[in-house]
Amino acid sequence: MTPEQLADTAPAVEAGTGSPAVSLRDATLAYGERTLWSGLDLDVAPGEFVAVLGPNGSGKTSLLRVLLGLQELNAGSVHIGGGPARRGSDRIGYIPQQRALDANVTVRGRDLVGLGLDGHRWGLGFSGRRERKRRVADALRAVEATEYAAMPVGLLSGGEQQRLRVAQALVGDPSVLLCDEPLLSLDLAHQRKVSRLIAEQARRSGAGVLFVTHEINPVLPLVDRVLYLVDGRFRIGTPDEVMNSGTLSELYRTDIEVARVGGRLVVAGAEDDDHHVLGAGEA
Ligand SMILES: Nc1ncnc2c1ncn2[C@@H]1O[C@H](COP(=O)(O)OP(=O)(O)OP(=O)(O)O)[C@@H](O)[C@H]1O
Repeated sequence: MTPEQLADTAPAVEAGTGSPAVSLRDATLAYGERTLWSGLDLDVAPGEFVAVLGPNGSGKTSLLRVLLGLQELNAGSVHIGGGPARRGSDRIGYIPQQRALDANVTVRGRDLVGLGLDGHRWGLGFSGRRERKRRVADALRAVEATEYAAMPVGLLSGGEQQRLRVAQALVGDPSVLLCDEPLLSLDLAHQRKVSRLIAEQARRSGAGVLFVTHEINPVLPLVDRVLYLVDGRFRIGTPDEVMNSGTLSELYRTDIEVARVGGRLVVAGAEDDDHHVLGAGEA
């Protein structure tokens, strides 16, 4: 690891207490000449909630793509749910970065959520079908989407579609949850609800959570650790260890002020006005 990398490499799982939900060792990802990050060591313990922060283009989505088996590392290793990262694993729940579904998409919300269930596990018999139906209904209820579950998803609002994506990711009871800006286009009440549902999945089922976000405040009370990526450098630690003026100034290589105002974090100085960690009045 180079001195530039400021990672705390202490494993999140104590020896003998089970394997991490996610494990990266000395991981490097580069596109051509551009290295997004290198020497990344990260263990996410079962039940742990890790927020992934960083400016545009710092490689947050690319990290999730590596964990989904969609992108190869240039060096190092990745394990997820105890095995190598591979496409289509049914142990991973994934909430992709939001793109509005086309108005012509006619699949119903209920069926979209059902796609999150592994057909083989429940079988095709009557009891399997009943169990599937029950699980989908529970997931729809959890995100308050029952009311519009029979509508073609293309006709739903951005926030309504997003709640269905959350239900789809949670319905299969995953052991790892990869969330890419899951709170985008949700109103404040649903931001809270969805954040809590994701944290509950971590606590109840022992799912390891990686939660990419530009705004830490809605999830600050739920977060165990933060991975902060800036321009190839990174820092991993508790919110207090990472979200302070000294650490962020070091990461951004410029003066950053971090203040706590009424339980919220206010960050000033990075990326001018459009800094991704927003001010006190936002979110
Ligand atoms: N397949 C690819 N080939 C080449 N460059 C890529 C590829 N995928 C992503 N990149 C580049 O890598 C950088 C990191 O992209 P990534 O989407 O991981 O960033 P991010 O941190 O999620 O950004 P944002 O906050 O804007 O969503 C970007 O500059 C992007 O253009």
